[in-house]
Amino acid sequence: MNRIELKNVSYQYPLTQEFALKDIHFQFEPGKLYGIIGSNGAGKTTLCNLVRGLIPHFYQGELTGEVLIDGKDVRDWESSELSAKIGYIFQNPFSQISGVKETVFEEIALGLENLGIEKDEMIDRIIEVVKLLKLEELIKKNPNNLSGGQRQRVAFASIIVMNNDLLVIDEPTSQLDPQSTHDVFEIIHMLKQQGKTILLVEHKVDLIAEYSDDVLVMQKGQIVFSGPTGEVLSNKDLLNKGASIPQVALLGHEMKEANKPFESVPITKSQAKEQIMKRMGKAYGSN
Ligand SMILES: Nc1ncnc2c1ncn2[C@@H]1O[C@H](COP(=O)(O)OP(=O)(O)OP(=O)(O)O)[C@@H](O)[C@H]1O
Repeated sequence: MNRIELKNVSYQYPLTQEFALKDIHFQFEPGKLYGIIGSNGAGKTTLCNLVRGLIPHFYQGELTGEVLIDGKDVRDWESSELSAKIGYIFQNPFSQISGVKETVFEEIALGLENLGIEKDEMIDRIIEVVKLLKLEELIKKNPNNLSGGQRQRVAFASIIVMNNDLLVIDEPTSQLDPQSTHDVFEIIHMLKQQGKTILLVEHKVDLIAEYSDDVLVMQKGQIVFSGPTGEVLSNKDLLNKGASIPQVALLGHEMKEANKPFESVPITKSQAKEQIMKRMGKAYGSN
């Protein structure tokens, strides 16, 4: 099911005065991709830690309110159950790799081995994921010798092979070049097509505009905006909340101020292109 409900949730890390999360009320629906944005220190990773159960199972501190995962309070789940249920991809592909396996194949097998999956099934699942992520050329390589982009693809493979329905992905491209970033987003898109529920923290707002269903904007531990991606990312007020909006949305607002508005403020290049083509079509008398 993978429904996550946060009711009046506040949290303070141990020995801190400030709330890392404050009065959070939100419901994550199954099968959707949620983009989570906001300035540094806004509470995005803390929200991920909460949904993954690291708060309160690993981090102590003061947690109030209710965190319900599939209707059951996070405090009542065993942390091992949660880590088997929820896949997590780190910001840093270098810390995601175990460092103890000598080939990419063994690295991808690690989680399945820990679950005691039978060898034949394990091999079938690994082959499937290797094909899916086009990792054939890397399979015999040592994971410690891969580039950042290759490591991040292997990290995704290690998670995808576990077949979790809920994935928490925290800034997966912050250390990657543009091509590797594109590859990672194609993988995320594919996971969304498979019906996974995905929470994705990402500073690159153009990519969030392209791929997310809904967006949450965080500031000082609170969710200050949330809703469908088009609605949230076309809102200029985000700029006053330490978040950014896509360049093309800024252009949309500038056009409005110049009395040459788009039909609606675009948030992606393709939306802007469509509207410009339509307008040019009218200007030149075609459809
Ligand atoms: N382990 C910790 N112990 C104490 N305070 C922490 C801890 N981790 C985070 N914080 C504090 O909690 C607040 C929220 O931090 P968090 O890492 O969730 O923000 P973020 O939005 O993910 O930031 P960034 O974009 O920089 O990753 C910050 O004030 C931060 O200093």
